[in-house]
Amino acid sequence: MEEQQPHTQLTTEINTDSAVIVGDPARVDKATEFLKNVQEWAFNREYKSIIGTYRNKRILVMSTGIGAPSAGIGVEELHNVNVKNVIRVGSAGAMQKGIGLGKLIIGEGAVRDDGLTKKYVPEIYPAVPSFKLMALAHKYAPKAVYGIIRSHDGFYMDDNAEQEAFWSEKGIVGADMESSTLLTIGRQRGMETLSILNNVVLYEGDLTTGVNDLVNGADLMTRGEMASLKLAFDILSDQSLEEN
Ligand SMILES: O=P(O)(O)O[C@H]1O[C@H](CO)[C@@H](O)[C@H]1O
Ligand SMILES: O=c1cc[nH]c(=O)[nH]1
Repeated sequence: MEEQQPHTQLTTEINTDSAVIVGDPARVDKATEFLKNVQEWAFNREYKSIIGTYRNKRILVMSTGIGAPSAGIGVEELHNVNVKNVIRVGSAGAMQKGIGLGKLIIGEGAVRDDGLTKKYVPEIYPAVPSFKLMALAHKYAPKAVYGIIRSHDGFYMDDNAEQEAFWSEKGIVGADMESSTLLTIGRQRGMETLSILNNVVLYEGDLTTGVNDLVNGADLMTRGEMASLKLAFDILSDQSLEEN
């Protein structure tokens, strides 16, 4: 009998090559709005998982919690149960003026300002998404904001504002905490990866207000969250991915 993966409790019985990962376990429940034949799989620690079908494609949705270590464990355990295509659907803070709330930000690459991925490969190794998934993102969401994002490990360091100003000046479009982990570890494991982020904080806006508005279901944030989930399902169910 196959043992369950120790943190996610997944096994190869999930029987799918495609997954959406989110930070917040509550987002897993929101994803059910788009899926048929939803089966609850597991909920252990921060890893809540369900399986459903979208346009007849079987897709796993799983939360990873906040930050690189828990996301990294999630990605490794997805790899261990034969998942090949993984899209992160997360929330972000904008790093440029003019990116509105609920706008989708799609990472063309990620600054690896996390502590975990340097334990895998030196920091000069790039965190880049899959070309195939990126091409499909452009097909379904041509008006999203495309650019380099930055994944970081926290909000409350004394030099946080200076760090954000530095990276904004370098042209970074958005910030989250897990994308660099997915792109770096996923690439090391031969997976196809992409990160789609819903902007919940305007550049130089108030983090507390933005993240609380997401929690409380403010309209623009909720619309962005649902749009980002739908986009991930559209991409993962695209027929072109079956033809390879
Ligand atoms: O909404 P999620 O997917 O959790 O993403 C973002 O939100 C959390 C911080 O508020 C971090 O996990 C960050 O990456
Ligand atoms: O400003 C923000 C909001 C969500 N997630 C981040 O990483 N930054």
